[in-house]
Amino acid sequence: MLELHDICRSFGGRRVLHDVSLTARRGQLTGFVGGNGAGKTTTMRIILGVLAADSGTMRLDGQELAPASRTRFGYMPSERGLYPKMKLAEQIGYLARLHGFSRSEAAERAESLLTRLGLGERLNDPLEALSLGNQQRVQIAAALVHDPDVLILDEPFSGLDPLAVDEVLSVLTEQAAKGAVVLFSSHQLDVVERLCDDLVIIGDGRVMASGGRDELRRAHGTLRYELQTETDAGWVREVPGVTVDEFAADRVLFRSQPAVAQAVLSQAVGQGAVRRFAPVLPDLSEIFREFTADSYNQPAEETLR
Ligand SMILES: Nc1ncnc2c1ncn2[C@@H]1O[C@H](COP(=O)(O)OP(=O)(O)OP(=O)(O)O)[C@@H](O)[C@H]1O
Repeated sequence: MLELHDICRSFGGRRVLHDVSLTARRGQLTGFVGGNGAGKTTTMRIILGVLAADSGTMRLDGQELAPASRTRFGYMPSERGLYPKMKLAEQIGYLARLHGFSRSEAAERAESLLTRLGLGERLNDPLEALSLGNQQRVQIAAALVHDPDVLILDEPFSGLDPLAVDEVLSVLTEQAAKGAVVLFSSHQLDVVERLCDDLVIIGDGRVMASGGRDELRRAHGTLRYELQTETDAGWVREVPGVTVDEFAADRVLFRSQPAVAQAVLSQAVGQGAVRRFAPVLPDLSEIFREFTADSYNQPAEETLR
């Protein structure tokens, strides 16, 4: 388990991280979400040791994070930095060699990883000949080449098509299943919602909420109720204490206190067959907006892309 406690960091007297605490468990995918400038990259660089924290502590499996434990870290930075003219297999093989693999192991690893990531046909192409999305897959291969124990990825899914998202996801899930910590940042909330077990929401340098995806959905945002009936359900709009968000004759999505929702259900049962009645948890984008509402009012470069 990777733990950060009260990490603070300032640049030129401006504090950009305020007591950031988070936990990323082994075997899980942990999503790190926040608007532009929220502090994700800075936090990740501090985890990697590329940047120092002004204060706070970091632990890996209960032990203070020491430089030696970072040799098994894999990092995909937001600024992609591979060699444009080098062939893919050579490039990833070269990185594997730097991590101590023998020549044949390195070549084998490069080929199998790139093939897993959908680039089996491109092994001998130079990086620069690939589309940006495919170059990104190569970056992911570079982060994974030494079978990392802690994997930190800055926006690994941006610019990937849905098929590539699934391929990358399966590789990351496999790494987590081996017991690795996998922490990645993303602006794509639909992707994060689908992929992550755990989430950390950061806004303006502060952790706003964290925990399991469903736990967060239960604890934040607005609970709605969905009612589907055999007859017209227009009467629901007239019930005191009910706000209807969506209406389509026999289907209503509404907000209310739980007791009012129960009363709606009783009335619906009295009127005819109820086909469906269920609470609908908020989606992640709603929760995210709740926590980052302030950042929408900030200058353009600081808001959600
Ligand atoms: N080297 C630096 N010098 C000065 N300010 C910096 C530096 N690095 C980051 N910052 C500031 O720290 C804040 C957090 O930036 P960071 O890159 O961590 O955000 P982020 O959440 O990764 O954003 P994005 O989603 O846009 O990549 C921003 O206000 C940024 O301008």
